[in-house]
Amino acid sequence: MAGIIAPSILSADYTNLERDVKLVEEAGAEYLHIDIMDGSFVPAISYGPNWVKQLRPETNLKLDVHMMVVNPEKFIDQLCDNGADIIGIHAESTPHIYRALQMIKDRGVKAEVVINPGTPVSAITPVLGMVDQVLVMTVNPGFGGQKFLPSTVDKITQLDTYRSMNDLKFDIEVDGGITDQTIRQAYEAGANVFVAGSYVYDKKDPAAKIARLKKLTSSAVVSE
Ligand SMILES: O=C(CO)[C@@H](O)[C@H](O)COP(=O)(O)O
Ligand SMILES: [Fe+2]
Repeated sequence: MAGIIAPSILSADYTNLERDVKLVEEAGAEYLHIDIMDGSFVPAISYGPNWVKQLRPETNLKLDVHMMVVNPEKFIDQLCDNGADIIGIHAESTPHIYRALQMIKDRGVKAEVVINPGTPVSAITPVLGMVDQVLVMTVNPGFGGQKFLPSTVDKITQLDTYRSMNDLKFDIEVDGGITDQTIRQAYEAGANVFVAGSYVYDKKDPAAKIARLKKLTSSAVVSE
């Protein structure tokens, strides 16, 4: 099965958001990645939970919300009410990651734990048995258009090994610098959900870019 592609609207044209969302939906993406940034946990400010509410009726894509905020617990109920399908919380953003993930699960929404490039897998092993998805940041969070950090690939391998040794089922998502040049490294290490912002939305033909990422994450491709 080909990888799940999650275009990040951080790089979309906000004045034509409905068009940019429909475009990736028709091109075969499964998730829509929504980066919520507060200017404190990360340097930039993007948009808030209301964007999830506004986007919900506009698309059938699963809304994959990446929280880059301090005190993420404050927004969990609102995000669930607004129609988020997956909520990702950074392990570095709260002293109570277990509680935050449990709050999400209690609302029947998929819970994801996220780690920065500088955070080891060992920091999240205590919660790996309870999550639906793990997000390995392949850049330092805060901006689109950065370069993929190859040093993060080893963490995908570690998670893949931990998952099979413990008979767990969580998905492994990667986010940051994903292009046709970098996606195979993450795929081969065990990732199956791929966020792509600038590669999909910059320049032209987002649909062709999604088709290319899909092809590169299909086991049929042996070399590229
Ligand atoms: O979470 C983030 C950035 O912090 C991302 O989701 C970006 O939106 C990815 O953008 P590209 O690196 O693909 O341009
Ligand atoms: Fe993200």
